[in-house]
Amino acid sequence: MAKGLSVKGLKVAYGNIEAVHGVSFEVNEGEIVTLIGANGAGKSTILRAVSGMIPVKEGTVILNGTEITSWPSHQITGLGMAHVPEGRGIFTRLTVLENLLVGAFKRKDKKEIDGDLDYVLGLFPRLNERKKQLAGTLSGGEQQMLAVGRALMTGADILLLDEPSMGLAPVLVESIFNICIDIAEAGKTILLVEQNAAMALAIADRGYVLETGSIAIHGDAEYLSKHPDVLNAYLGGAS
Ligand SMILES: Nc1ncnc2c1ncn2[C@@H]1O[C@H](COP(=O)(O)OP(=O)(O)OP(=O)(O)O)[C@@H](O)[C@H]1O
Repeated sequence: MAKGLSVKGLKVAYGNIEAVHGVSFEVNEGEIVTLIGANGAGKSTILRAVSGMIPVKEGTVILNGTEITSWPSHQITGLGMAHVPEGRGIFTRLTVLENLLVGAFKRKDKKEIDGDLDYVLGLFPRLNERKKQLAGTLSGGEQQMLAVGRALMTGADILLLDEPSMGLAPVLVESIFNICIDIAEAGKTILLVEQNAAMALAIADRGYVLETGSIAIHGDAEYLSKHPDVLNAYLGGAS
């Protein structure tokens, strides 16, 4: 059974308006793959449809060899994929620790949960220092770390990250991307949606460029970062 995520001919519509027009891509085990594109290109829509938050109009989604097209989100979580949506979606009135444990609520093996909790708190020392703090009082960057930490606590081996750098100061953007590298080195697979194309391509193995609901260019991150259209449209024309 091939591990990873395989999406074929994905179409997604909001009412009568189709936002994603037959998109295909693969995320192989252990890879960081990035989906880049301008505002409104359909990046978040793809993640939402893949993770069962919104219906798929056409196409297939295969996770670790199982077809999960249009499965509800809660069933997909059990198969090892977690989505960290834009806007983070943390529980503001729960503490940091409680938020992390909510991520693990479906799991039964206490030893494994404790092991992952140690791993997450080691990955994010800021969260470790603030375990008892209410999540709503964390800074934006800390909330983003908490959202990623909670996804890891589900035990997922594939993470869908929607603009983890959004709204963060440059120093925190760098640290969140470094954490993505650490997570991938620990054997996880990451599908990273980003507007910050330069940073995303710097850490990704491969990427797909989305333009108004279709994939315009794809390839190795190095190829994309030198592609003239990518340079002009997403990397400020710099070489
Ligand atoms: N709930 C919704 N109802 C109707 N249309 C929507 C909805 N969500 C998104 N859209 C539309 O679908 C298209 C794709 O939006 P999407 O949020 O997926 O883009 P994106 O690439 O993630 O953009 P951004 O980088 O700005 O987050 C846009 O035209 C958007 O207006």
